[in-house]
Amino acid sequence: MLRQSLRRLVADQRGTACSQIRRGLATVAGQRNFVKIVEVSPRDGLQNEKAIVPTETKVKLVNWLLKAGVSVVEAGSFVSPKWVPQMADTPQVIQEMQIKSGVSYPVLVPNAKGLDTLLSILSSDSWATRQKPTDEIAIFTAATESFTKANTNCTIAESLERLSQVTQRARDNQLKVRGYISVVAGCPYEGAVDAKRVGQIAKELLQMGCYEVSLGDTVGVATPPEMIAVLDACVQAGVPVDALAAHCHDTFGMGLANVLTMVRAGVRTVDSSVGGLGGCPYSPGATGNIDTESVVYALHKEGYETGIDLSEAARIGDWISNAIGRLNSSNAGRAIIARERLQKEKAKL
Ligand SMILES: CC(C)(COP(=O)([O-])OP(=O)([O-])OC[C@H]1O[C@@H](n2cnc3c(N)ncnc32)[C@H](O)[C@@H]1OP(=O)([O-])[O-])[C@@H](O)C(=O)NCCC(=O)NCCSC(=O)C[C@@](C)(O)CC(=O)[O-]
Repeated sequence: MLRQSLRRLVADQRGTACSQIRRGLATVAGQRNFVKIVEVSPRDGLQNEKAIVPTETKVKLVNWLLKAGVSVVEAGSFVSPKWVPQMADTPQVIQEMQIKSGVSYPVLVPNAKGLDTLLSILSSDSWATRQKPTDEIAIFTAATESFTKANTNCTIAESLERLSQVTQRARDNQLKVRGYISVVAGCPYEGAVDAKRVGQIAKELLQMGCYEVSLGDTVGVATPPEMIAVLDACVQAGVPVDALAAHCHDTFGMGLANVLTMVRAGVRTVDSSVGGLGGCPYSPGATGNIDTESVVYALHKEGYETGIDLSEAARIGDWISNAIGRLNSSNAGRAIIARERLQKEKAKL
């Protein structure tokens, strides 16, 4: 039933249902059932908070996420503190957080200056006898000129040129590079976005050396058919489904539907944030990322594995929401916390 409706959904997209997406559908019940969760709360989740979150809270967040079984934690960003003051302490965070073998800790890098700062930290003698805090950066561009200008003060072409140099140097220094494209299905300044343009940019990011491209519905306006159209355009441009990730914000409550649709279509990497924290400073009105708790709950129910302890994720989401004075916006998280409280009360009787 599910597979039938997905097939219909994909086929509806301009009649261009592609073989890679169909292959993704064929795996729904089976073999490739591990979905990698990229936990973005320490960066995307916190970057938009007006009050500066103490460094120790950020470090505790990363460390607790490790205990929950997360294998990729976006630890912060090396962007201009004039643009995003909340991320100014990323150098401290990555030097104080626990480093667990097998876990990746990508950090956002927008330009040569950000990479210089990261490389100087990584070249410190203090790592001579222990594992370096990260072996991965994330670079970012966008599918519209207005958003690229607002977010990184340049045109798309200039941003790709700049990022190509950053990528080359990062790889020369044994750093893996993940790419982001923002506003793939709707822009706060320009409205509708051409999916083909997203496909071309995704291809350019792969060609410059990114191992993965995360498709960002930054504004949280996309619906499942629109995300499938973006996926389809990327595949048509020559980008394998395996190299794509879904990064969905939940502004219109479509985040989980979008993520599940992308996973059912073959995508195996999903970005999410405990407590549904998040928002982009240059996407007015956009709310947080889709919450990790709902994503993990739904994926586990559908038979996928994530390696994440759902109860632990719910506790972290609840704690960090309280710690920064926000309501916990994860429905699944709140439900799990309430259930656990009830069980504890029952046990006392
Ligand atoms: C790209 C720039 C730097 C251009 O900004 P600019 O103003 O054009 O840069 P500039 O080169 O003219 O430098 C201006 C000042 O910033 C400093 N500077 C310059 N670069 C750095 C750096 N790396 N680290 C520290 N300082 C830096 C530089 O030294 C200078 O300082 P001054 O001389 O005036 O004292 C700026 O636009 C920027 O930092 N943008 C980042 C904005 C950002 O972080 N946005 C959120 C992340 S993206 C996102 O959330 C979307 C995503 C990824 O989640 C996916 C999705 O949901 O869509």
